[in-house]
Amino acid sequence: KLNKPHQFWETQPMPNINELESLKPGPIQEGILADVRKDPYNLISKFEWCNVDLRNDEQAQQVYTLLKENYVEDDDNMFRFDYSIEFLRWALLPPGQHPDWIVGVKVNQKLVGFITGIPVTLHIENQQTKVKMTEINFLCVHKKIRANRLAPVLIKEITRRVHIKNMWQAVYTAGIVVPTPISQTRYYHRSLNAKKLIEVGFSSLSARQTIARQQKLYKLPEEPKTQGLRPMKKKDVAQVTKLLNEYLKQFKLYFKYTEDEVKHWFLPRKDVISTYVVEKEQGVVTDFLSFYNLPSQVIKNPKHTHLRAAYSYYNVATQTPIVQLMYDALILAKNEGYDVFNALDIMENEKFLKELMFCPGDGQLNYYLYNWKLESNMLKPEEIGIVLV
Ligand SMILES: CN(C)Cc1n[nH]c2ccc(-c3ccc(F)cc3OCCn3ccnc3)cc12
Repeated sequence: KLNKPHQFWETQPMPNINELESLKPGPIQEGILADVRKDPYNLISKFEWCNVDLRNDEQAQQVYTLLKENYVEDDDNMFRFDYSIEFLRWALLPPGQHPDWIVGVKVNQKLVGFITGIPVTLHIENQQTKVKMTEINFLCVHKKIRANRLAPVLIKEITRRVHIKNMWQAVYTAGIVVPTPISQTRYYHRSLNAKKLIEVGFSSLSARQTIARQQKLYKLPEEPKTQGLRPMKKKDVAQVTKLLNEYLKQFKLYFKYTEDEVKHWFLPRKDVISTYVVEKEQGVVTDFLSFYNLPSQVIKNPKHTHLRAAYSYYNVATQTPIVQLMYDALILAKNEGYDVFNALDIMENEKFLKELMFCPGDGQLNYYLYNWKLESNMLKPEEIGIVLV
């Protein structure tokens, strides 16, 4: 019976506890193209597969509504992610994307299940090892049809669609722990709008604290400190690409970006991605910061429907101290109207979290590699150089 915990994951090529020592680094299972099923997995009757075209407004709206009502909530079920349509187009339509990797399940033309993949080349543990694979995201099953074992079928179907393109690995993250995380990172929050965070129940006041006291504690200057800080423009793409690729080499997991990919992932898009560069000397970009917009719906609150959250994306500080660069990120995010600034303890983030008064969140974000045994069983958060939205 498939309802023992992790029964599905025990059938997948993921290292289990007692194999951590015996498996040699690299692919766990050899991929054989000839063995890949040519037809989609069977679905229970009335359920149908579909490739979702996110460029089509109606189909994008269906994805938006499914996620808004049924996707990830915090541990206390007070907040639920509310990814916008423009955000989903940014996250899922990068250069080289495959239309059959945006997978939906419909019942009577209504979207009830979803899972996505985008192509990435992941550099693993050293400069030489780079693997073309898929980045999996947005696994979602409508609340009303859970326990139909639809999630394992969605996972198997997108795995088949990846295998058929002769790719055999995947990278993904999740708040839950299933076999077997390669890293367990933690998220931190920095208050920008103390009053709102208390009103929505995100923060709470202890006996001696008042709202006014909190507002004073987290108050920020009107303007950023770093001279030459400005929004990124097209003309910066070449320099940002070089800065980013050079910077990421220090980590054990990272992507290598082409200029086209930097254009896609970093050029500012209103209410989706904000990127600012530091150009002190004419024409020379020395640092950049970036954060993305992911609001959470406040599930039951008389006064507020949404929590506006900015999430730290990639930040490269070569001339400006990282603490100062991120202090400016807080100021910029506050001025863009965000209530809170979130960051994981990956990359160099530990260097600024405490000093800039971030508070630890109540959960963790686990990183996973499908069908790959690392040399080291687990990676420390500071060895992770990839951000998944
Ligand atoms: C990454 N991507 C795959 C989405 C995703 N899935 N599962 C998750 C679990 C935690 C985080 C997360 C990551 C960074 C962060 F600062 C706060 C987070 O969650 C707070 C709790 N929460 C959930 C909904 N509203 C608030 C993201 C995710």
